[in-house]
Amino acid sequence: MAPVLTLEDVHTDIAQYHILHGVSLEVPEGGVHVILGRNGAGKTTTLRTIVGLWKARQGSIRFRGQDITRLQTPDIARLGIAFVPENMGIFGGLTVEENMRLATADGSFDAERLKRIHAIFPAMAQFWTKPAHALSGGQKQMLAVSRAIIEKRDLILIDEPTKGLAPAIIRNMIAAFREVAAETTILLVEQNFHFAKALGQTVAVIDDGRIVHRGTMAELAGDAALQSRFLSLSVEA
Ligand SMILES: Nc1ncnc2c1ncn2[C@@H]1O[C@H](COP(=O)(O)OP(=O)(O)OP(=O)(O)O)[C@@H](O)[C@H]1O
Repeated sequence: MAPVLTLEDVHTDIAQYHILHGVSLEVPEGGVHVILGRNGAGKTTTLRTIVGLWKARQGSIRFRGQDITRLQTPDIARLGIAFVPENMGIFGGLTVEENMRLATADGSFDAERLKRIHAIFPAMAQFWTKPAHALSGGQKQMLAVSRAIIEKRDLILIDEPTKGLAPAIIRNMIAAFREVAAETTILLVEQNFHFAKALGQTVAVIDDGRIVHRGTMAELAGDAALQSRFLSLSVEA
């Protein structure tokens, strides 16, 4: 099957700094695909370049065969790509419902879809009328993902959802992310190898703005030598 997203030799500059040095990546359709790498390796820059928040200076990004390299971020979003940034982009002073409503195309909910989201993330129903700042760190992350899937998406980019969360919360998130991945494709940036391993079908390891390893997660998970070679680059291996 053709990949849903393809990056070919992508170079990105931030101000005068050359950050991505020719990133090539294929994201297969369906399931969870992971980018691992240490702090500052270029994970966030890769996601931001995909959604047009940074512009690739060189190389190409194709989504379902369409060249999106030079499109503006809102046009990329309209094609069906959602981005959950590390800071989650939620409004603490607004209720969960209001946060969700702002994420819809026209302010209205599809009842079936909302029911499904409440089933995947029960805390969203429980806190529906409460301000988002009342949510725990893990629940805020759930809200951020719920917002991303309030409209049906083809691809969701999620930046380090486990950052700062307790292991018990992270374990709960695994099942919820599997449910989300059953209907869409997730490109996940992580430093937590246990979480990545539980969810990922494929993995790319990035270091210093370059992809240094690509393969299946099963291969990396089952190969101690590969892990010590590549995951020493990642802080929570
Ligand atoms: N706004 C910016 N201005 C200057 N340099 C930046 C900026 N944003 C990122 N960088 C640099 O780009 C490099 C890659 O950063 P990036 O955020 O993509 O890394 P990351 O792998 O996501 O790491 P982290 O886990 O810390 O988020 C780092 O060296 C970082 O210092």
